[in-house]
Amino acid sequence: MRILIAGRSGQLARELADRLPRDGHEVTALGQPELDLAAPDTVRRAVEQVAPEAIVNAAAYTAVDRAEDERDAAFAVNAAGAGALAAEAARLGIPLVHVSTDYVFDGNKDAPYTEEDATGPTGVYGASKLAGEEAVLRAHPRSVVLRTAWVCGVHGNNFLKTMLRLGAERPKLSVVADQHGAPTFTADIAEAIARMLPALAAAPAGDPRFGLFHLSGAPYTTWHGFAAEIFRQAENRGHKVPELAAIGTADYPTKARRPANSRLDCHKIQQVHGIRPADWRQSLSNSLDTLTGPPR
Ligand SMILES: NC(=O)C1=CN([C@@H]2O[C@H](COP(=O)(O)OP(=O)(O)OC[C@H]3O[C@@H](n4cnc5c(N)ncnc54)[C@H](OP(=O)(O)O)[C@@H]3O)[C@@H](O)[C@H]2O)C=CC1
Ligand SMILES: Cc1cn([C@H]2C[C@H](O)[C@@H](COP(=O)(O)OP(=O)(O)O[C@H]3O[C@@H](C)C(=O)[C@@H](O)[C@H]3O)O2)c(=O)[nH]c1=O
Ligand SMILES: [Mg+2]
Repeated sequence: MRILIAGRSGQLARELADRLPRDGHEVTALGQPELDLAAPDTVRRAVEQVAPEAIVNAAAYTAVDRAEDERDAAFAVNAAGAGALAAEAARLGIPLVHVSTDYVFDGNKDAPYTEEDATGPTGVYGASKLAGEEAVLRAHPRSVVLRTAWVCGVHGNNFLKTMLRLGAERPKLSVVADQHGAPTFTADIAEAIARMLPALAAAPAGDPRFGLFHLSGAPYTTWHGFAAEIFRQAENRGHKVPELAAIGTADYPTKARRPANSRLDCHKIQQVHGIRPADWRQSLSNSLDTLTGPPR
């Protein structure tokens, strides 16, 4: 298939551009200025030029704290931009996979979130992504909205790379231990999307394979638990690692409030698409092999 990826430099966009051609797809990844989600005319022109058979939206405004001060910019990209892309996919009659986030939830539930659960974003980023989900599903019935969480990989910026950098600079790090969720590696998201796309291309509107799906890694942990595993594996690879302290959210003040519970229930995607959550500890190991070399 000819596939258009919205987003070029981002961590998931780059992973998709690596992964999808391996299934024989012809892939075009476009970002600003050729495809600027905040400028709908560029979206239409880019889609017309590429004439794709499927679209994956891996572009977003992802600066969670900055979004608190840049509400309009976040909504232009994450809500209106996502909706504009979905409208183009609808016009061409091609499937769209749109990526969303755990931050659409308030985090007050004491169990993993299912696709049926009420949303309630606590910050502007989450609110803009929720508006994007709604815009996409309204504009185009042949869409998948794939909610994921705590995305990491070898490309771009993410928590894994921040930990490796800060861990090399400082003797001690403090990381929150009261926000629960699961890291999701871009390789595993790209694998899931690669698996879905051919089925989506063949499925009519109304097919259960379209709609809202949750996909994260497994098992659930906390940011502190994730950091501890990062440093355990980094130490096995001969790296100097910092002392790691567990702190509470109150001890790590940020402009935007993060959900205490980011755990996504991933049963639906397993039932409908046959996609299982990947063990993020293995995916972390694979990423570290690339970033820092194999274990000694
Ligand atoms: N990062 C995370 O932890 C999580 C991310 N997600 C979602 O996953 C998806 C992929 O995120 P991720 O790869 O981490 O994001 P990144 O922050 O790594 O990359 C974002 C991408 O979006 C592009 N972008 C930003 N603004 C525009 C615009 N106006 N027009 C076109 N492209 C634009 C950026 O391009 P440029 O570099 O040119 O600005 C970049 O390529 C997003 O939908 C995000 O909301 C979901 C859960 C967790
Ligand atoms: C760097 C650092 C972060 N933290 C905390 C802050 C935060 O609660 C958590 C993770 O830090 P981050 O800066 O990666 O957080 P954040 O940018 O909010 O990550 C989010 O990004 C968006 C795009 C999403 O969609 C979410 O799924 C999620 O991945 O760890 C520490 O406790 N200590 C530290 O030294
Ligand atoms: Mg961040």
